[in-house]
Amino acid sequence: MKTAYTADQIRQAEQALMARLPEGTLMQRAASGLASVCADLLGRVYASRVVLLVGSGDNGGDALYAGQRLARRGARVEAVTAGSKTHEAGLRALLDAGGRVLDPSAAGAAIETADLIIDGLVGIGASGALREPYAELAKAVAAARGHVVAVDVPSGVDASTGRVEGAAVRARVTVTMGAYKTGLLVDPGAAYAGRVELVDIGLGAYLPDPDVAALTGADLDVLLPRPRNESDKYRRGVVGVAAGSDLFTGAAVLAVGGALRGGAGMVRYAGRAAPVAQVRSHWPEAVVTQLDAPSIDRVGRVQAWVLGPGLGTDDWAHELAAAVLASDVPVLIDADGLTLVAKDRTLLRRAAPVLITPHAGELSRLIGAGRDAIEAARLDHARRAAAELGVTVLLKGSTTVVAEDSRPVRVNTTGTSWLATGGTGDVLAGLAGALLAQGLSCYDAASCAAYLHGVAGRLAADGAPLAAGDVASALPAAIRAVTSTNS
Ligand SMILES: NC(=O)C1=CN([C@@H]2O[C@H](COP(=O)(O)OP(=O)(O)OC[C@H]3O[C@@H](n4cnc5c(N)ncnc54)[C@H](O)[C@@H]3O)[C@@H](O)[C@H]2O)[C@@H](O)CC1
Ligand SMILES: Nc1ncnc2c1ncn2[C@@H]1O[C@H](COP(=O)(O)OP(=O)(O)O)[C@@H](O)[C@H]1O
Ligand SMILES: [K+]
Repeated sequence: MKTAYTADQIRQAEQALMARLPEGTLMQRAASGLASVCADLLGRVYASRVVLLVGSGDNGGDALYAGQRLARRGARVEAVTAGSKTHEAGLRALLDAGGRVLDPSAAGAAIETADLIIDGLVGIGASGALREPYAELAKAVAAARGHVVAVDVPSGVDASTGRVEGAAVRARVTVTMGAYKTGLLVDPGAAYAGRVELVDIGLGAYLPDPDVAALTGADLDVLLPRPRNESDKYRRGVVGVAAGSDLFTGAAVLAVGGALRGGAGMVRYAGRAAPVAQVRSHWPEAVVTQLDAPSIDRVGRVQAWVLGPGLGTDDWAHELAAAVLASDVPVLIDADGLTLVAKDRTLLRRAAPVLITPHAGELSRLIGAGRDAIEAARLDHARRAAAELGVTVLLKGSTTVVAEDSRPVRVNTTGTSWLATGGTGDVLAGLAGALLAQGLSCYDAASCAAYLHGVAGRLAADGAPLAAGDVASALPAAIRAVTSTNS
């Protein structure tokens, strides 16, 4: 599990650790790790041109001491001091090692042509949008031809949330000190951070419970259910899919496709005539019930339901949603199911668990917040929705996040923007529903599904456009990639 923390959490841990160490120790650890990543990027340090963007705080101090180390190895290091003050000892160290301070008027040209730029403008001490001259420098970095390395967090990215207001440095690599910051894992911040390298400065024992966590392949290997010798199709879990309508037959086909690849013992599909015909012809594996009335009485027992993709929002759909939600098993609500719930909150009054899987637009209807506000602060809104609605929330988008009251938000780091195409959400809903039916909690089912869906998206795209059906087809390969034993 990758864990990440807010700026306040990091600061408190740093203070506790610093109290036990000689002054300056942490900054030297940080600078040493930073210089070593920079040296690797440069390949040959000697005679390379390095520009340091130095703010007034300790983030600038890290950059100066890393500059000192590179200068000692023969790099030509120039510092742009942007703050009202500069870390004194760090600046002296740089100058003693042969580095120099650049006239601000020469900064733009130097940034453009340097082999490497180190962004030490602000780190966890930043507040609000970058002020001048920082903002101008961050913009100038966009023209850089060399490697851009951010110290701790890219300046302009809020370390605690990933929010970007105004100019921000777009880094190729972010070298982060002690622990991941939440803003490095959540878009838009994650997109600015590039590859994130963690430098161990000894903070581990001082860190509190994390703010957010990201599953790794090893976590999936532990969490994903496997069939055992005594398994049969019923014991492996049966998932019900209530999706599709005369207008949207494809959503039913894709949701059933995701469910069939998600490891349940059986998929039961229930719907109207048109989607029934499509599901039958695409998936002979599914057990299909054509519904003459909006009731699930004839469907047979399931351990979890997927409700909503392409279902429509008419009275019939509302009645079917009410019937599914009146069951005593976990229900995943997606797409039209969410529209129905937004109109009629009483549908959510149930004892068994609920997992909702909205994108920002669907969530905006549920909690009355603007779509843009949700995109800009995904964590806050997902947390708020989980608390207000009393459900588990998987908020889709460029960074998918899973929130449940009193748990760290799980952020998914495996996706690809190729997934931004119609129907991939239906596959995700089917997959997550299959994991629920196998007994995973909403929190684990949602985060495992997001992880596998992202990996499958990458495998299916491989640098080119994908269709949603390809994602379902790539799910077995995604599962194989994270599971060590496949008996
Ligand atoms: N505290 C520690 O023990 C360690 C800190 N380290 C480094 O120190 C950093 C934190 O240092 P600081 O607490 O000094 O804070 P920062 O260096 O992140 O920034 C604080 C300075 O930036 C200015 N500032 C804040 N917001 C601004 C904005 N929007 N526009 C322009 N200027 C702004 C403030 O006036 C202040 O002078 C970490 O990110 C990390 O890089 C590392 O050396 C590891 C050890
Ligand atoms: N920019 C992006 N980067 C990564 N994944 C994305 C991006 N945009 C969308 N996705 C993913 O693609 C899927 C789209 O689902 P959804 O919005 O429900 O579409 P649909 O209803 O057409 O299936 C989600 O899993 C979402 O997280
Ligand atoms: K920085």
